[in-house]
Amino acid sequence: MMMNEGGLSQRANALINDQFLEKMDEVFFLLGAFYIGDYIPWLGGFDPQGLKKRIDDTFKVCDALWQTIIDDHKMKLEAASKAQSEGTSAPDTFQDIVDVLLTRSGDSGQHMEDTRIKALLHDMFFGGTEPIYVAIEWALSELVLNPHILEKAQAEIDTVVGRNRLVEESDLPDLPYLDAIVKETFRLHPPPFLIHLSSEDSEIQGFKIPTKTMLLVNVYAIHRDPEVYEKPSEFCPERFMVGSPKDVYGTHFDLLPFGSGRRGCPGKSLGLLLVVYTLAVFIQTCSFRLPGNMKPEDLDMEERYGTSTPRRTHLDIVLVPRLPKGVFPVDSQADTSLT
Ligand code: HEM
Repeated sequence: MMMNEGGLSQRANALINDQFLEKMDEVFFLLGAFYIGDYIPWLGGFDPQGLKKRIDDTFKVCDALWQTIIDDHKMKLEAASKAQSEGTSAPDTFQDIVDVLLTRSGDSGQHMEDTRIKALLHDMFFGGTEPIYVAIEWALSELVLNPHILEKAQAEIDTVVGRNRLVEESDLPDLPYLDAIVKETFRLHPPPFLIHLSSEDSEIQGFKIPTKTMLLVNVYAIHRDPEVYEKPSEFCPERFMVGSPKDVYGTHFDLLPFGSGRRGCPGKSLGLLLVVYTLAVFIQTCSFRLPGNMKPEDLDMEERYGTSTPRRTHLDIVLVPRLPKGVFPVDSQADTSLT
């Protein structure tokens, strides 16, 4: 079995390149698509929009990829165990998450079934990729439109980190303005809805909610409520620098990019760290500008509707390196276009 550097076999790579990448956008579209059966249940059975077929087709592609990854890991584990018992190789101490899920047994003493591992891979992959790049792309868009905010963030990083080394994870707690930029990005461009099912009959502010009612929490509207946020459509990180610091984990139900409480995002710490750190590196190492003669008002800031709100069109900006040669591991000091 031939593996590439990322540990994927040729079979898995072929699946990704030939089918999976194409289906990724489809997954996010389908997760947030308007489905008529939610409103007129008897129509759902006829699938008039053809959504069920699209879900089935997409599911087959994802399922085939997850199964291939699991099978590859099983083959690798078997080969390693055989080589060890024959004394032809030392034990391989590196284990990725699939190795761990395949080899560890739970409290019941049983190994996890493939179906459950596939469900976990699916959740982690789709939950843990799109919202991160969406947040970073929106933050860069807001910064390119607001150069005074970018300059202030660069001044903060220059003061705390300097220009002779790259920003590190341990610097992040000392960068409150960067933290405010990320909060403001999540406020204006959050996953628009939290979708939950009521587990028992309840009543909220006079509204009776029967068991198993699907509830949509309109995060988008909460984040733009003028009673909570002054001038809510303006990108203004300063609003998070005054008064008591707002928490990004929805503790007070006014900033909810990761939901809140028990059913909130389980990957929130990792997700937040990846967004803040990636942005810190961009801000420290580059200035950004719009390509050619493009004016700020020409930049498309429309959103695409779904379970998250990505940009309608990908961002196209020019990155201008700003650190001395050799600090950032890229040789060229020429402007670089990022799309
Ligand atoms: C910027 C990054 C991220 C954002 C904005 C985000 C946002 C969210 C939101 C809003 C929810 C729904 C919460 C609710 O309904 O109350 C959610 C659920 C979830 N997220 Fe994240 N997420 C991010 C990163 C991640 C990462 C890195 C992972 C995994 C590695 C992850 C895995 C999941 C999973 C598995 C769920 C479903 C949880 C459940 O149904 O109980 N997310 N996320």
